[in-house]
Amino acid sequence: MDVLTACLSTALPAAGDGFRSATGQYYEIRLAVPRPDPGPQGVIACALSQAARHRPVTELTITRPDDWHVHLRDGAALPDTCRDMARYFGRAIVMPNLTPPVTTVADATAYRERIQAAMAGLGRQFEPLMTLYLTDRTTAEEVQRAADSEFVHAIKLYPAGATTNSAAGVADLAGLYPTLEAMEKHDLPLLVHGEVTDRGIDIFDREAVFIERHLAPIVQRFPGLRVVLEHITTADAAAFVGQAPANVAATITAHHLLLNRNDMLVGGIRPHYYCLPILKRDTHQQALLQAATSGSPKFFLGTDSAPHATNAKESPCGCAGVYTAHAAIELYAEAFDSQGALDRLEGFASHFGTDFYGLPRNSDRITLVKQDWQVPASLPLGDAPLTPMRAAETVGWQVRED
Ligand SMILES: NC(=O)N[C@@H](CC(=O)O)C(=O)O
Ligand SMILES: [Zn+2]
Ligand SMILES: [Zn+2]
Repeated sequence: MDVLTACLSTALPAAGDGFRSATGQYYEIRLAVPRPDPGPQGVIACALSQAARHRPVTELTITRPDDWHVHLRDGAALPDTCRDMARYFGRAIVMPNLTPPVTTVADATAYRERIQAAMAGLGRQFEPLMTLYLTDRTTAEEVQRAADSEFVHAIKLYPAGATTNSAAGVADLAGLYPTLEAMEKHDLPLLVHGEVTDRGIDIFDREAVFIERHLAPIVQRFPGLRVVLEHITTADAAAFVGQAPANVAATITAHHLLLNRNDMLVGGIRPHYYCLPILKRDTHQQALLQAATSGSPKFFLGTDSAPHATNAKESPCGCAGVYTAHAAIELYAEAFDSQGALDRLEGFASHFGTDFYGLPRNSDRITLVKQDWQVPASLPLGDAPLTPMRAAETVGWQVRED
């Protein structure tokens, strides 16, 4: 019934078009008859003949995706994180919050070489896109060196104390305005962990307050600066980025699309869902789903896959971070499927981030099939076990291995 209603309420569809039904399913249109002449009779005949042929999407081929926010860590963890990352991602923006952090182009060069060494045996093409960690001492000269380098693509702002390994982050943002000015001049994007750290601000409000106090003034003062608000978690962030000029964008994680704070806290506390910015209430989750599936090029894929050993998460003071790299595009496919918006996944995962960073889109493709598979209860992270998202549970989409 809703198929017919959808057909009749739109202009005559063509083969290859798609639409969402009232129940949220996405239907691809396959015309088996020539497009009839317009007119009420023709529209009804067309709708009826197509209604018999509409079927839910169970297979999806998209341009190879890239991840615009990931933590690969270092040392013994690298072969494991790199293996998961290289399975189907073409490139990834690699976060610099190591201990000690990656603050100079020289640090980024050495880190990139360690990543490439870990990738060497995998037989996959994967390009790490490096970032620097902004500190109160980052100079305009270092910004220039980063802009001149072929592989540093952005500088990351962590307010001091906001998240994992952010102790060396920025304490005085206004003091850094000359550095931001240099970034604007050299067209080097600023990536932002957008949370205030004041003890008096509730953890659930920290993103919204950061936007008001810090992000809005930066965007206003540096109109030419490209800014990515990373891993957004609130309707406030989606609205801010949505109405901002084209140089302001946001990444959205799969876990923030699939979960809200009830998933983390009702019926027992689930430390593996604890991440920063923390999961918010369901209305915010809905706003993120809406932004991600809106087709707006301002919102793109950034997994924020952030591994911590299982014992560091299952602890009296557990670390923040969710590991999703083992199943990232599949989890995003689930989220988009839940909205009947699989037709919007390719833009979000494979086009918009690439375009924002001014890089060429990948030229090859991957195919996802709607098929349950079981995630292992545990994965290795160097010498320690890691508990991945959906551990010992199923994921409903799978990348078809060639
Ligand atoms: N997201 C997280 O909860 N943790 C990240 C840091 C970050 O991206 O803020 C990590 O490095 O573990
Ligand atoms: Zn962060
Ligand atoms: Zn992160």
